[in-house]
Amino acid sequence: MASPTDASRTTNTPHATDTSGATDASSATGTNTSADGTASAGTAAPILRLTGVSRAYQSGNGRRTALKDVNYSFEQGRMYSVIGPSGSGKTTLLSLASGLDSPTRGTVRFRGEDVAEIGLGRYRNRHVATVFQSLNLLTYMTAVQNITSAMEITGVKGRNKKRRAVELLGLLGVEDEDQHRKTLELSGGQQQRVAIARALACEVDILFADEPTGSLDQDTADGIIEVFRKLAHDDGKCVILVTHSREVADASDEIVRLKRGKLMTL
Ligand SMILES: Nc1ncnc2c1ncn2[C@@H]1O[C@H](COP(=O)(O)OP(=O)(O)OP(=O)(O)O)[C@@H](O)[C@H]1O
Repeated sequence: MASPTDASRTTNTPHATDTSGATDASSATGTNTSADGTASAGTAAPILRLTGVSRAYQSGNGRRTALKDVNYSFEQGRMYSVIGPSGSGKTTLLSLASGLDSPTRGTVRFRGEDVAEIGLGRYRNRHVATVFQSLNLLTYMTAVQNITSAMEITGVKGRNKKRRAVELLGLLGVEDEDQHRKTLELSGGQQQRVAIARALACEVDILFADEPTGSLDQDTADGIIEVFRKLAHDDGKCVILVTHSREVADASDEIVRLKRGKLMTL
């Protein structure tokens, strides 16, 4: 089992041998470089590709580079963990990949199309779901309402949205009575589970989560990681998590390691 500290891209499971496990210095060409440095052609077209992605912020009189020239390809059917020390750029990478922010340089492509061309709002609404540290729940609505309204916004088909919301909340261990309480009244851990259920309900192609197990007890955290793994392996989604948890990293198919804004290579 790979350790979170091994390399920028570390393949973790037998799945990793199915496709190109790789440090993606050459992702612009569609070729991945494996953790041992050998290049190999990927068997699947990436659903998401970052090419030369940098993000700098104005800081006082100068500029601080949070992410520097990152190249990486993410595929469907796989679960990724983005790891690295505090301040290494993990949340920045997630924000750029999920269309919450734009890179200062470089491109983010979804199925080959620049998300700037798709439009960040459209990309976010149609193709990705996010569970970030600020959960962005509508606190005056119940847990169920938060989920059904998100399903409406993302255009999920089917009439029984409420039943699906209840099913997902149950799966994530939110008790019946809590499902119908305003999320303002729920604990931090319960709110986190509602946010995850909302993301799952939206039936998008890519799911991003920043520290999804952060405020959960071990059993609930294990259950949620299992849900994410199934989403990737059974439903073919691309799941990208930021985590400080070794367990979460070990449960993923690939580990993306950042240090001071750069992708780490061997
Ligand atoms: N809006 C901003 N303005 C200025 N600097 C920022 C901004 N957002 C992030 N940074 C800086 O960019 C760097 C990377 O931040 P980021 O939040 O991506 O790190 P992280 O790896 O997610 O950290 P943590 O594990 O502590 O959440 C940090 O030095 C941070 O101070």
